[in-house]
Amino acid sequence: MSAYALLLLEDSYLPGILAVSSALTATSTKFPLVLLYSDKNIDQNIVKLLIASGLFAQLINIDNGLLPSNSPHTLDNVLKRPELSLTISKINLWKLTQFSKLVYLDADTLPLQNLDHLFDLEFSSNQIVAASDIGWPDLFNTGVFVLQPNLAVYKDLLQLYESTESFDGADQGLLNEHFNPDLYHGGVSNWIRLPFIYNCTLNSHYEYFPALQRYSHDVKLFHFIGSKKPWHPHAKGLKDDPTLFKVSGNQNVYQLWSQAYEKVTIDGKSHIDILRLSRNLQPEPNWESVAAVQTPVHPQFYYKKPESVPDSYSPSHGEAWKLKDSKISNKWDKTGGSDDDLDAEKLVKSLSQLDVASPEDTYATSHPVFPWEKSSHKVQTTRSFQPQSFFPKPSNPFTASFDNGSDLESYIAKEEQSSRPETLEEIKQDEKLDALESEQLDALE
Ligand SMILES: O=c1ccn([C@@H]2O[C@H](COP(=O)(O)OP(=O)(O)O[C@H]3O[C@H](CO)[C@@H](O)[C@H](O)[C@H]3O)[C@@H](O)[C@H]2O)c(=O)[nH]1
Ligand SMILES: [Mn+2]
Repeated sequence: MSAYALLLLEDSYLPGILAVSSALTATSTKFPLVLLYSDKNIDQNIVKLLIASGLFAQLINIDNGLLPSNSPHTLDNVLKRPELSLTISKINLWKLTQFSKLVYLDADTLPLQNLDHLFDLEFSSNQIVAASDIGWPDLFNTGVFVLQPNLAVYKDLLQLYESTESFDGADQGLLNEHFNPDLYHGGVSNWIRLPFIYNCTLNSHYEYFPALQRYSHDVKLFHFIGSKKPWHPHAKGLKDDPTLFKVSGNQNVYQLWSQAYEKVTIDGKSHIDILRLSRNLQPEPNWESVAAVQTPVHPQFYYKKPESVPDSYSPSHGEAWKLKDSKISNKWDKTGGSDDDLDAEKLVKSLSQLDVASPEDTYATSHPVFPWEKSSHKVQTTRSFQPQSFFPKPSNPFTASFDNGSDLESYIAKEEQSSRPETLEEIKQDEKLDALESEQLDALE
């Protein structure tokens, strides 16, 4: 028997596992799916959900075979992917001798066409079938490969793991070292090369667009390599990004991924529930209990359930990174400033064209404060202080005009009049609300 094999080592890759499984099912595969997972690291509710999904013929717990990186320093500082600390556990695939062949797929892959013919390939158990890595094409990428489980090969891989350091700190370094020994120095390669269309690695810093354009309809599988995955918040924007290449049906790869993911429905759980369960989104607060504890009287006045799901916190950005507010600083402030700052010269020019207050209305200070007041600019000072009246005169261009030109005093009086309660009923209601508000403020203190 042969099967497709997936790997789940940590909760946050759950959306990926579900999307790959859904996409594979959509290719009408005849082969079963098995999932290698870590019972120790995966939430029990997720394990239940995976069983309930009916997507997998078997869930195989590899807790006894978990292998932490044999070069964590390289993983953290050279590959810079500390989250891959357990991926060497992929070598457990060679232990599954109940299967004659396995097609292994990373959780961040998206099969687009049927791949079943990969099981027909002839090769020996000490060989591996895989496509080139985009970053170093003489090495293979370990997100997609075909293998024959074999205990002798497993022992050799384990021995290499225990005796050396993987050159990338993870499984790709170890597997290339084993199947590509002595690369560039005449060593025998046990790597059988698959065309790139079986593992089209996108989402890296380099994409060869002309080829993508030419061969996009032949691509059998996309692989979202790198630390940003299609289930992360950043991908929401990419789905509608008009600059991204359209792959099939006028859709880009992020749209295709979402379609596969959104097809999955398990136990009535929505895809948002799944993002929450896998800790890609914050859990939803219990709004009733929040309201009951803090606002016993009118919770609806103070708490409103958000209409959209908040993005998860991204440590690489500040909390307000999506706000459109522009940063403004003054050019004459010698400690700050940028190209976008107010242009003092231009300001001076436009001020000089204004019909400013007459000299008798103006009480000018004796020394300049603003740049346009400096003698070199030859502009009359426009700041005025009028001790006899608080309100600026209408002749002053900086005077605010209230309610059809009326002055501030009559504007306030009119406002007070219109907001004054008219009936005894309304006055009582106002007093009641005031009392409730101060009661709640007291309770919060
Ligand atoms: O927290 C984790 C991390 C990884 N995985 C599994 O391990 C795979 C590999 O991680 P991934 O983030 O997909 O790595 P890539 O960005 O694809 O990085 C490259 O480098 C890795 C380390 O060598 C290889 O495992 C990959 O196949 C290779 O494409 C995932 O797909 C999952 O199946 C988890 O389940 N949980
Ligand atoms: Mn991957």
